[in-house]
Amino acid sequence: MNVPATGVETCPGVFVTGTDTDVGKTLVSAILAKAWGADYWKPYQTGVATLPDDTETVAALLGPEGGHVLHAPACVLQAPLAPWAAARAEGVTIEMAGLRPPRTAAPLVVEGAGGLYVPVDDDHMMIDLAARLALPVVLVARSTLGTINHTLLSLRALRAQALPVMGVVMNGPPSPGNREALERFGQVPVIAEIPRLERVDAVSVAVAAARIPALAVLARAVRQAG
Ligand SMILES: Nc1ncnc2c1ncn2[C@@H]1O[C@H](COP(=O)(O)OP(=O)(O)OP(=O)(O)O)[C@@H](O)[C@H]1O
Ligand SMILES: C[C@H](N)[C@H](N)CCCCCC(=O)O
Ligand SMILES: [Mg+2]
Repeated sequence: MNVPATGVETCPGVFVTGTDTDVGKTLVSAILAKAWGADYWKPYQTGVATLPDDTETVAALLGPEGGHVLHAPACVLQAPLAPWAAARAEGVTIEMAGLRPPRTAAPLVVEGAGGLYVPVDDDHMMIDLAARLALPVVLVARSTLGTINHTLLSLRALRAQALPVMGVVMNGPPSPGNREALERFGQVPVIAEIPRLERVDAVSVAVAAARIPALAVLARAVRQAG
């Protein structure tokens, strides 16, 4: 583990965020973990009363091979809300200041909840978690109409805090025009495009992980990051 300027021990890996909730962060996290032989951690999991738990989903998408470790969330909340709101609904308090990443032998894929400005506790949002962990950020964006505005706003927020951005993953039907706009106006590489998958399962995740050449190129950078 390294101790970056934030004073929080961290480890090699990436922080996966998105332009929104439901944008494909969990699927992309599974693909990245598969491509990089990485572990997975979702520190703040909300919505378990009604929605699938992301850690269980990733476990199923990675399958039994590969030796990936799925680290338990620091905080699991029932309501399908931002962590700050879900915690309040349960009468519990979250304090991001006490959060410590798990010790890992492999690189770690950390998945946020919702997008960057989702409140976690009274004083912190998801973007503050990215800063605290000091991991390069992978931003998952929809490929379709509307993504330019959401993605450029998210990139601006990251850059305003001088957070390192590894790149954008576009999720959904390929859109060369949107890709060009994101790369040009966001000054960011699109590191992967994930098409609409007919089935989201361990086979399609393994195929996607093997088919994206940029992910193999980034594997070394991921092991050194953090
Ligand atoms: N490329 C795709 N092809 C088919 N289905 C997809 C694709 N991307 C995402 N989905 C489906 O869309 C839903 C939302 O995706 P996902 O759970 O990855 O979003 P998320 O950003 O992780 O949401 P949250 O903010 O709740 O963590 C899931 O049912 C997932 O299987
Ligand atoms: C429950 C859901 N699937 C996510 N994990 C939490 C999303 C919080 C989004 C809050 C918001 O941006 O309005
Ligand atoms: Mg998710």
